[in-house]
Amino acid sequence: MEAAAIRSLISHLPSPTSPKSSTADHNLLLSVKLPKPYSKRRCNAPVRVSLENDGDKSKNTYGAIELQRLVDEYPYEFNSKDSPSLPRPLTSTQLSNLASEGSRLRVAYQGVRGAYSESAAEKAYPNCEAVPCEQFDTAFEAVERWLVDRAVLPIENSLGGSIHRNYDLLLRHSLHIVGEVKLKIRHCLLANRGVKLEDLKRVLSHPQALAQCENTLTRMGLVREAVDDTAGAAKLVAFHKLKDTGAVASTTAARIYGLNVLAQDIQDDSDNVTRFLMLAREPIIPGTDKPFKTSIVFSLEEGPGVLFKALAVFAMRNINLTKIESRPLQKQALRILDDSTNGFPKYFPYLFYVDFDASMADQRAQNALGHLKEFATFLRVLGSYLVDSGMA
Ligand SMILES: O=C(O)C(=O)Cc1ccccc1
Repeated sequence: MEAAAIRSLISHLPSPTSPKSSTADHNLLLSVKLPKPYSKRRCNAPVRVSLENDGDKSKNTYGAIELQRLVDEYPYEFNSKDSPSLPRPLTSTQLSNLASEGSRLRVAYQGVRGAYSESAAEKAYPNCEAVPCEQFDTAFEAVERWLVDRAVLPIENSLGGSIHRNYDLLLRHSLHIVGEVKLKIRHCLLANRGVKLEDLKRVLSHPQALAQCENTLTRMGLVREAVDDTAGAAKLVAFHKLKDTGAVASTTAARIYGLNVLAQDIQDDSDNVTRFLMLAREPIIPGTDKPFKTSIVFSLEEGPGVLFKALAVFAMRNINLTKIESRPLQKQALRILDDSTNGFPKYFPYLFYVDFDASMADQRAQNALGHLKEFATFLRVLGSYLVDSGMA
């Protein structure tokens, strides 16, 4: 999508989930790197698209055509009773059809081409148009402002555990979880051609990747430096033709940025799996025909046994919990505005994120959450989605 097209879209499309919407439209400046093939010239100057709307609609001469094209391409049903620009919630069947029909969903991810998140996007939505973003907030905002259809978010890793910052993002934004993908992560040590292992002094990568290769990198005596994403590290090493610095990234990143693979499978445990979440503006309508999982977040009054009582609502209905994560109070993350607060912020001491093995279409899940709601001080369903049981 070209800059002018993005500009015209942003000036015409509503952003119903963004509380900042109309007044902030002209102030918004997203930095979106376009997903075009890598070239040396582009490496130094990632394409930045200013999404400022200067308010002069007459300048968007093909805005209406762009909007029409977006509507034509939009794979969702439209309900004549509703506003024509509001899609119905996606069903899980529609979601799987999207993949098989090869519709070009636009999926935002944090990082540059060759990042693991890009692979996760492609695994979830084959044939999608993966859109690299500088930061997670940019990816979320791109969905909220209808520039893309989905965002992909790494949430936990089998070696490193939960990615806490990303849990906080789930709450700060109002996107819905519509899918999950588990990806086997195989890290490599990459370097420029002609550079040998003994030439290297330091290594760059995403903090999670560095942590996952901790033992190997220590054994190699390499100083670690964190950057935004694994592929970004590879790109930096390649672009600056660094001789004493390597990158921890995938073989895909090695191929894209023309680096040599000095060592393969350098993660400390061969079973290194990262779970990614797929996020959308609308929830999917869950089914009961296939294995579904539901993610919720809630808070409780303080007191003895309250967490026990909360978890018992699932146990007594024979609902299996697959994950529980607690997060401390963070004013920014926990300034929750929902219908029940009438627009006034509420603050909670702790939040509990729970994943359980049941669909919201399952009466047991409805009953469990109805029960939890009786004593929880806050409860939000983040999404019900198909379980990813395959690994790739
Ligand atoms: O940096 C990347 O490539 C990412 O997508 C984040 C990440 C880092 C390490 C393991 C899995 C995902």
